[in-house]
Amino acid sequence: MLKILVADGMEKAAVEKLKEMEFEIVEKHYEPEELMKEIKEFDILVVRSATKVKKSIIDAACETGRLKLIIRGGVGLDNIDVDYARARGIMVRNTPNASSASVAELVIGHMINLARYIHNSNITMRQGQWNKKAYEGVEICGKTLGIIGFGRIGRETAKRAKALGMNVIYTDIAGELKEYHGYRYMDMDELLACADFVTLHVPYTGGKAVIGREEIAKMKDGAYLINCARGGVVDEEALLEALDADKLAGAALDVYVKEPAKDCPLCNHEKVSCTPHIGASTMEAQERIGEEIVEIILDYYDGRKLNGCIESF
Ligand SMILES: NC(=O)c1ccc[n+]([C@@H]2O[C@H](COP(=O)([O-])OP(=O)(O)OC[C@H]3O[C@@H](n4cnc5c(N)ncnc54)[C@H](O)[C@@H]3O)[C@@H](O)[C@H]2O)c1
Ligand SMILES: O=C(O)CC[C@@H](O)C(=O)O
Repeated sequence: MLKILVADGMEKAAVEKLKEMEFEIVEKHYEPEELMKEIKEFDILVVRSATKVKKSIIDAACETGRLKLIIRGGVGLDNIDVDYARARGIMVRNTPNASSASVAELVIGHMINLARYIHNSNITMRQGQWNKKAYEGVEICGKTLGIIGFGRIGRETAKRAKALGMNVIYTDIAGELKEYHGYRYMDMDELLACADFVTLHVPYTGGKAVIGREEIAKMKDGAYLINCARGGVVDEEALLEALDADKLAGAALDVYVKEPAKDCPLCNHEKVSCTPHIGASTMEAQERIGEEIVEIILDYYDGRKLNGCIESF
């Protein structure tokens, strides 16, 4: 019987379905040291973002050779050493399509929050204040949204922003996408100079942040920056400086270099609308992720070829 470790939680119906099929499921989060010991007994590992599947974990799994499949319930694979796993004969899969709409909706929510001081109003009204005059905002209709990374989530965000009357421009390392004529392609510098709101939808691949000091300097004075992609794609120190210096009017963050982000200066900044990495945390997205995970496991169980393919990277 296949033994599956669900390390960071999974939607209940999906767990039940697998149990009914008589897979042995262990739902437990292990800290790295413990995981190195426990992983040897499992055939499949299912994670979200909390468990880091680095070289040491993969090496430990290879001592028994039982682990054959790692599934990331979600998109970003930055918490898994994918190349190393594959080199050691372990397949890695993710669920790339399940959460695009949820993340895009969160981006729109953050954008309206920033434009209308909703995040500040929530805090100050609970403190008994009535800051009507201070909270004169801006409309997002007619403003320009610059999207960096025009993949699944970037395009879902574009559709929603367009429906709200925004002008949408985008940039992507893959260049101009031929099938997206409704939106204007620009190079990064042009986009930064034109956009009132800039949102990032790129993977984190290590190295230099996509938005650092230099890039912020190229942005419009009083623009807003939104990061619902990964902490490392924005230089947090540079962002804090830009907010303090009034270069940027505000920022929205769902992701952080260090998570969980507690007592971080950015989260405590009055110009920041923040959420605790909840881009994919909707009932619908989690249901779809659960369904995709079950399908991947059944494909594996049926012995169909997975060829280690990663659909987004
Ligand atoms: N907040 C959340 O909960 C949450 C949920 C899902 C995904 N994400 C993050 O969002 C990222 C994007 O997801 P997706 O499904 O849209 O991925 P995707 O692969 O469909 O799209 C990413 C796009 O970014 C482009 N790109 C890569 N590096 C770039 C760069 N430096 N500059 C410009 N373009 C670049 C790629 O060419 C691609 O078109 C994921 O990698 C993940 O880290 C976050
Ligand atoms: O696992 C999560 O909750 C976040 C997932 C998200 O960041 C992703 O990359 O899919």
